[in-house]
Amino acid sequence: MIRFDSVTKRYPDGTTAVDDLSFEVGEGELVTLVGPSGCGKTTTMMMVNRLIDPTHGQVWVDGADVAGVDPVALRRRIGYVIQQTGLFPHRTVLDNTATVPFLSGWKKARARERAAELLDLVGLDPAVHGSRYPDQLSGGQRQRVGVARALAADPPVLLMDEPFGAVDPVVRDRLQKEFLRLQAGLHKTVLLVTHDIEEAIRLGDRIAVYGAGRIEQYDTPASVLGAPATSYVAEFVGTDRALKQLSVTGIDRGDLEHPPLVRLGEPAADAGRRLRAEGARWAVVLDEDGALHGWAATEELAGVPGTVAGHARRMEAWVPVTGTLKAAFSEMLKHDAGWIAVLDGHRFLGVLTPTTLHEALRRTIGSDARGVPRERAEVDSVPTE
Ligand SMILES: Nc1ncnc2c1ncn2[C@@H]1O[C@H](COP(=O)(O)OP(=O)(O)OP(=O)(O)O)[C@@H](O)[C@H]1O
Repeated sequence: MIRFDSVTKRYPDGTTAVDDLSFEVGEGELVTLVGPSGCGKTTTMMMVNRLIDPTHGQVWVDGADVAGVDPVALRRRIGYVIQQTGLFPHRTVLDNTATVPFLSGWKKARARERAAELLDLVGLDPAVHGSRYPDQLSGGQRQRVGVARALAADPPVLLMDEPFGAVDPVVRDRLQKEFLRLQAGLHKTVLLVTHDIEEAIRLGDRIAVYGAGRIEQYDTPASVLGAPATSYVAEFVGTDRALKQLSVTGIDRGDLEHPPLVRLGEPAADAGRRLRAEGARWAVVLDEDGALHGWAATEELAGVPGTVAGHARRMEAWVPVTGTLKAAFSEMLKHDAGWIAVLDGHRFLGVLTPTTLHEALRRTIGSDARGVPRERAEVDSVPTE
């Protein structure tokens, strides 16, 4: 969808901001450009919508060299979100959001209707916020309007330059989550500039790690963390890359342990005898449909009347098999549990323990790093009672 072909940008004062850059962003892909200040990220992005023209090389969008496309027409097909939102202070939030449809000649009523839908989509109530002016919103709300406005003409491509940079960490976290959810439904082709490696990892399907004017590594978050291509990248992603890896590494069925299982309706004494014979101190308890109920201690089952149901304890610490190691680890901490169940829908698959989590993490560092689709990452998994 977007392709850079040996692109160099040299500014008139001789600064080479981007040096012989080649990379491609697939349709529906979210690529984050990350690197220290001044390494050429913004210059790269601005060459996509022709706010800057390359000195050498070509930038292609949807099969066309942008050098031959009228910049105004090009920009209507490319949403642009910047940190300072660039909202018009004297226009209402609704009219700010409707800017591009207005410019594209839509009837006012239809453009406003569309703007209201988009405000709703980004979590703002058009009836409450639509008639306000930008300075009557919080920073986070202004960022949302910026995103809504960029989406207004339903562009296939979105450019986002530090879109969540101007808000505090709590709001940023929420906006990032909301944006991932939105993107999971919209599948825009997105280039997002950030200097924050955590943000790049969290949002990107792929990450381009910039050194001065060049991409040092272009790969999935799991691979950038698991196998940094150069010592520069290793240093940039940080010494705690193993911890960051937790949030991008999926649970592997091969990592699960399989403790003994007993059924709720089974006679307790039988279950106790069986577990003792196996040398097991406890067992996972499933209900009659094979869904997780909890656990039971061998010594509390052995020799007692009734069924397992009378002696089982509830256990709510679980994650879906589609979750991440981070989700698994945080559930374990939240429940202060020594193990958590891994479920496929309602079906019990096995458990993760601190030891198996550690092994899973070690496996991903340096070798077969495998990612988890963005929209699946960090799903809240434990239902409240
Ligand atoms: N108009 C200009 N004239 C001369 N040099 C420029 C111009 N714009 C940018 N530069 C230089 O080009 C280099 C790359 O700038 P760019 O804004 O692309 O970096 P960046 O990675 O986006 O940085 P930041 O994270 O600080 O925004 C820098 O050295 C910058 O000083």
